[in-house]
Amino acid sequence: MEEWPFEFRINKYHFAEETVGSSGVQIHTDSSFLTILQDDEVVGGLEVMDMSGAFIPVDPWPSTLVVNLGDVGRAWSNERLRTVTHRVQCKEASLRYSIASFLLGPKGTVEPPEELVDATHPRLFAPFNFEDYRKLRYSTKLRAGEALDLLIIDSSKNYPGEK
Ligand SMILES: O=C(O)CCC(=O)C(=O)O
Ligand SMILES: [Fe+2]
Repeated sequence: MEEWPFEFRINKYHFAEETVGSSGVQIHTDSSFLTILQDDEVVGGLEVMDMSGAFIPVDPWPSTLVVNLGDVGRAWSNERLRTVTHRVQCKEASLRYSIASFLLGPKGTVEPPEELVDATHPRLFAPFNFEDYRKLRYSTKLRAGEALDLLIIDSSKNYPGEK
């Protein structure tokens, strides 16, 4: 992973009385391989979706980092690893900050290493390039991992890079 690009973002939320109850960040998965988040240590708001589709608050926990997997991690691992769908809700009228480091993934083609593909775990996704995938997310407005579902291999088709 040494050569893999990183992206760094500071989020600042101007939460006010009139925004309480609304979304600071819409429901999404991260497009990255892995995200390391230094979340606000005082003001809550981050929520993750559980298996039943319910949102669970991730309450502030000083001196900890939140680590979550993104779409590239799901594809690279041939879905052995899962993404987490999340959002940020405005809970109180207060400035809120978070600092996210996104490990984006391999520079060239995103595809699983050989060890993660076998007869019981056939290749699930067509190989793709990270920038193309990001464009696909923007153009389709599918921000919660559904864009990756568009790359699920249809065994009746051939894909570039496939053996
Ligand atoms: O601010 C947060 O707690 C999360 C931000 C987030 O999900 C993101 O930047 O992708
Ligand atoms: Fe996120």
